[in-house]
Amino acid sequence: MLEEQFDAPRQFCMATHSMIIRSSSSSSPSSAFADSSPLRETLLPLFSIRSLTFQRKSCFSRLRLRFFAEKHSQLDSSNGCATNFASLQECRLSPLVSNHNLLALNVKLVLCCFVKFSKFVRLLSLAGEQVTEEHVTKGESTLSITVVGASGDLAKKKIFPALFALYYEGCLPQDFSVFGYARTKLTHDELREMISGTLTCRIDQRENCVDKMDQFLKRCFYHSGQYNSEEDFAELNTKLKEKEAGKLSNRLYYLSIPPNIFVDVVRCASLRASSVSGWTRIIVEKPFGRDSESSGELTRCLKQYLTEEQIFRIDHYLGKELVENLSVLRFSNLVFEPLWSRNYIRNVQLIFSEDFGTEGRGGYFDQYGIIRDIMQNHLLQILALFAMETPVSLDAEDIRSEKVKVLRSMKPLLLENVIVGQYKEHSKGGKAYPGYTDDPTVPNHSLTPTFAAAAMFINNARWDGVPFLMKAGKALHTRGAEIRVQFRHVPGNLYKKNFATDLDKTTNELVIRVQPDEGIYLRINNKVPGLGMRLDRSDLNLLYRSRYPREIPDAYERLLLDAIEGERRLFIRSDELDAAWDLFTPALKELEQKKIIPELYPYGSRGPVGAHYLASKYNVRWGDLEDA
Ligand SMILES: NC(=O)C1=CN([C@@H]2O[C@H](COP(=O)(O)OP(=O)(O)OC[C@H]3O[C@@H](n4cnc5c(N)ncnc54)[C@H](OP(=O)(O)O)[C@@H]3O)[C@@H](O)[C@H]2O)C=CC1
Ligand SMILES: O=C1O[C@H](COP(=O)(O)O)[C@@H](O)[C@H](O)[C@H]1O
Repeated sequence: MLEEQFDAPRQFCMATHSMIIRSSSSSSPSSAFADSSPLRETLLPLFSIRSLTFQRKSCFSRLRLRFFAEKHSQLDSSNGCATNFASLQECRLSPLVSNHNLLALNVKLVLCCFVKFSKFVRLLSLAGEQVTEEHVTKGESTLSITVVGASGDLAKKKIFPALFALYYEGCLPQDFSVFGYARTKLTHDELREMISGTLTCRIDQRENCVDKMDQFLKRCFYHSGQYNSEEDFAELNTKLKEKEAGKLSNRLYYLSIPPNIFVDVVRCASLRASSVSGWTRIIVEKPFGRDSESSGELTRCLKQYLTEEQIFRIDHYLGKELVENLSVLRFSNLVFEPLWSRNYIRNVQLIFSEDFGTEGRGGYFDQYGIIRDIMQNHLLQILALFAMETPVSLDAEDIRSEKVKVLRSMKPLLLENVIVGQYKEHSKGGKAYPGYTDDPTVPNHSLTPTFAAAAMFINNARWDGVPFLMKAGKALHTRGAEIRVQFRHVPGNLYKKNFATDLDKTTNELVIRVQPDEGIYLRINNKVPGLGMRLDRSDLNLLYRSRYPREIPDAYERLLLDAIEGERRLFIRSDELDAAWDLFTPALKELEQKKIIPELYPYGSRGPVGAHYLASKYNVRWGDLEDA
C-alpha cells in the first residue's frame, strides 16, 4: 500500500536520480549480536525497516541519503503511522513531486513521524549510551570496519585495496576507521606499511592519490589478538569506542580467516565487541561448509549470535560488473527476454579457467577441490541469476527469492554428469610447471580435482531439457570467466546451402565475458560484402574498454559498499546456500566415497578430454574451444 503511494515520486526519482527502493524484513533480532543494540531491540517491535536509496553520481550522497533514510525510516510504527518520513523528505527535494495525494500524505507523515522521532530520540538517551539527541539530529555516526585475519592474503590483496578505493572515491562516510585484527603482532605503523604496498591509485582521477593514501592510512589501526579470546575482543571494543567518541556507531566485521575459526570470532565479537548504538554486520568469506550438513551446522552456529540480516555471505563473483549486468541485459532489453527459454536456447555454458595452479593455497584447496571452490558458489550463482524469473522488484529479497526458486527447481548433479581432472607437471619453453601434487602442502596421492565439468538441468517450464554446462579449472592455458548462450538452429533456414555442412556453427551465440577484457558479443551470420552471396560469422561486439574507458571497480569494492549500506542483493541468503549445497552434496560424496581418479591434464593445457565427451553426450560443443 505504502509503496504504491510512493509510486509517483519513485518514478520521478528513478528518472532523475536512478533511485532504488529497497525494503527489508523487520524481524526482531533475538541474539546478543542483534543488528544493533538493546536500544534497537526495544524499538524494533515498533518499527519496520524500509529504506530508500538514491543512486547519485557521488558515493557520498548515496551514503548520506541512506543514513538519513535508514535512521528515519524506522519511524514507522504499528499504529499505522506511515513509513519513510525521510524518504519523502528526500523526494520532496524534487520540485516536481507535487502530486496532491502525496502532499496530503506528507502532512500526515510529518506530524505522525515527528511524534515518533521525538520518541526515538528519547529512547536513545534512555538507553544510557553517549549518543546524544544532537548527534542523531545532525546525522553524526561513525563506521568501524574490522578486517579479521588482516595479516592474510585476501586482506592484503583485496580488502584493504578495496577500502582505499572506496575512500578515494568518497564512498566511505566522513567518520570511519579501519581496524586490522589478527594474531600476528604488528604495530599500527607496521600494518600501514604492510598494506601501503598493496594500495594502488588505479582510479582514473589520479590527482592527490598519494595524499589520499596517507589520509587513508592514518585511519587504519591494528589490534593483535586470538580469535577465540573474548578478552582480546573486549580490548578491541575499547579501542573501537575510543575512535567512535560516543557517536552513534556502526560496525562491520570482515571475516578474512579460515572457516574453522568463523564461529569463535563471531562469538567473541558478538559478546564483547558489537555496537550498542548502531548496527553490527559481519561479512563471511567462503567456504560456507563442505557439504549440506557442515554448511547447515555453520549456519546454525552463526545464528546463535547473529540474525540472518547481520550475516553477509560474500560471493565475490556477484560483485563483478558483468554479473551485475546480467539482469540489466535481460530485463531491460526487449530483444533478449523473449528468447530466454528452452524455445530458443539450446544450451548455456558457464566457464571458469585460471592459467595458474593452487600456488600457495594448496593446503586450503585440497580440502575443497574445484567443485566446491568455484562451481557450487560462483558458477551456480551466475546460473541462478541467468535463469531466474523476473523478480517482483529489485529488492534484495525479491531477487534472492527468485534465485532460490531456480536452485530448488534443479536436479541434483549426478555422478554420470560430472568429470574431474587434476593438473600434472609440464615443461614448456624450457620452463617446468609443477603438478598439483608437487605442491608441498598437498598430499602426494591427493585425488582432489583441480578441474571439473558438469551438466545440470533445471526442471521448470522455461528450462526443461536445456543443458547448463559448467567447466572450471586451474592451471589451464588461459584465464577467463564467461557465460555462453548457444541458440537453436533457424528453422527452414533459407541460407542453409550457403553454409558448409556444419549447421551448428551457424547458430547464434551470445557471450558475456566476465573477465578479463569484459565484454558482451553476439555471434551472428552476416553477408560478406561483395557481389556474391558468401556468409560468415561476425560479432556484434560491446567491448567495455572501448565503450567505457573508465576502469571497472573491483568486485570487493561494490560488495563492501553494499554491506556498509545494508544492501543484501549481492549476498547469499541461507536458503540459497542450503539449496546450492543440496545440488552438489550427493555427487561430491560419491566422488569421495568411490575414490574417483581424476583425469590428469598437463599444466597449461585445455584440460581433460573427458569434458568433450560430457558435452557431446548432450550434443554440445564448448564455445570457448571453438572460438580459440
Ligand atoms: N586468498 C584468496 O584469494 C581467497 C580467499 N578466500 C577465503 O578468504 C578467507 C581468507 O583467505 P586468506 O587470506 O587466503 O587466508 P590465510 O590463510 O592467508 O589466512 C588469513 C589469516 O588467518 C590467520 N590464520 C591462518 N590459518 C589459521 C589457522 N589455522 N588458525 C588460526 N588462524 C589462522 C592468519 O593470521 P594470523 O596468524 O596473523 O592470526 C592469516 O594471516 C578464507 O576463508 C578463504 O577461503 C576466498 C576467496 C579468495
Ligand atoms: O573464490 C575464489 O576465486 C578465485 C578467483 O577469483 P577471481 O576474481 O580472481 O577470478 C580463485 O582463484 C580461488 O581459488 C577461489 O577460492
